[in-house]
Amino acid sequence: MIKLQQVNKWFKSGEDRLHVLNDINLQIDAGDYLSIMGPSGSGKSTLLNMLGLLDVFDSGEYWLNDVATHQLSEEQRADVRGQQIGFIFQNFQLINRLTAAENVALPLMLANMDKAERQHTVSGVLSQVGLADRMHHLPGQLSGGQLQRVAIARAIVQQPALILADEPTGNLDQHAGHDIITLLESLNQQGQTIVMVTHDQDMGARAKRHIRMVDGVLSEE
Ligand SMILES: Nc1ncnc2c1ncn2[C@@H]1O[C@H](COP(=O)(O)OP(=O)(O)OP(=O)(O)O)[C@@H](O)[C@H]1O
Repeated sequence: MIKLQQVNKWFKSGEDRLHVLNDINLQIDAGDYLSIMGPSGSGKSTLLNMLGLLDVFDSGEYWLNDVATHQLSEEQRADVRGQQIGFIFQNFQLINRLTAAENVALPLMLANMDKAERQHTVSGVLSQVGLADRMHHLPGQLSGGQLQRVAIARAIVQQPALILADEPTGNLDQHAGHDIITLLESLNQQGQTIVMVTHDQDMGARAKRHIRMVDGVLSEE
């Protein structure tokens, strides 16, 4: 499903160049569940942003479902991103003046789904994440764990091939964090492919594959 071949990326840091992704080779199959762990500044978020086609690299190849994404234009990358990738962030990134249902509906509106189908889809996915009774609440009326469930519902509403999660439990207490990981596990059991960056050893250990990044170099445990 995903193949990274000899991917390199450098950032400019004053006069120096920082080798932030160093000859990365990685294959991810459909249905995999990977955690990426490693010290601060080792390149984990850069790798995730690259997998999410939010950022580009300087050399190498990135194949996503047989598409050579390294050969795509910015606009084509945005299309692939919208169709195939769902993102979950530490700080949820919901729109505060929209209800839970409206937040989840946004990607479907952008994809021009008609209203009746949209409402049906949104209520189905919010039920799936355990929020059937919170659909019309605003983010300010929800707990951290509930906010992350809304964000997960938004990420999966278009049934993306790949979910990328950057510290999805970073802003949650331990109980809410465990609930979110349990939800991600159940999505994975239903076939969803997930790549998650985390600092939390316990959460990371629950993934099926364990990737470690140190100074831009990837290894698998
Ligand atoms: N846009 C940028 N320009 C220059 N340097 C950058 C840029 N983005 C990140 N870096 C540097 O690249 C390195 C890797 O950053 P990255 O955010 O990928 O690390 P990380 O492993 O996710 O860290 P953390 O665990 O603290 O989030 C860091 O040294 C960072 O300072």
